[in-house]
Amino acid sequence: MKIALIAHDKKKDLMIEFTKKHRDYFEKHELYATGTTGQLIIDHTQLNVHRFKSGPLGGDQQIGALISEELMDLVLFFRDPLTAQPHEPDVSALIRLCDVYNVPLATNIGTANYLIEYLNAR
Ligand SMILES: O=C(CO)COP(=O)(O)O
Repeated sequence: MKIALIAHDKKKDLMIEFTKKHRDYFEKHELYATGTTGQLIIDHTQLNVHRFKSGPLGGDQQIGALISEELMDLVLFFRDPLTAQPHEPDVSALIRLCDVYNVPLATNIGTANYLIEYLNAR
């Protein structure tokens, strides 16, 4: 599976914890991430991650492009709903494309945990 991992700044610690917890699952899949999130995951888990640009610099749109090419199977995007993002239109566009192409999307760790537990059990 091709999996996109993205976290806003205040959710990055959660993403690190999450990828550490599910490392055994993630190492069997192809991982993609926005720039800073990807680097942190690599540093803390040594997982292989294809990094795009940082979110505010176009990374969300790069992942959106893969979704529109039907090349992404799952998106785990830990959004920060309490902080204004300068690239909010890009965030909305990415979420919208998940809905256009019916790509499973978790926007918080609660849903992401359920999804990974489900996928692990298959
Ligand atoms: O801003 C982001 C998603 O909208 C995340 O980008 P970074 O992983 O580069 O911080």
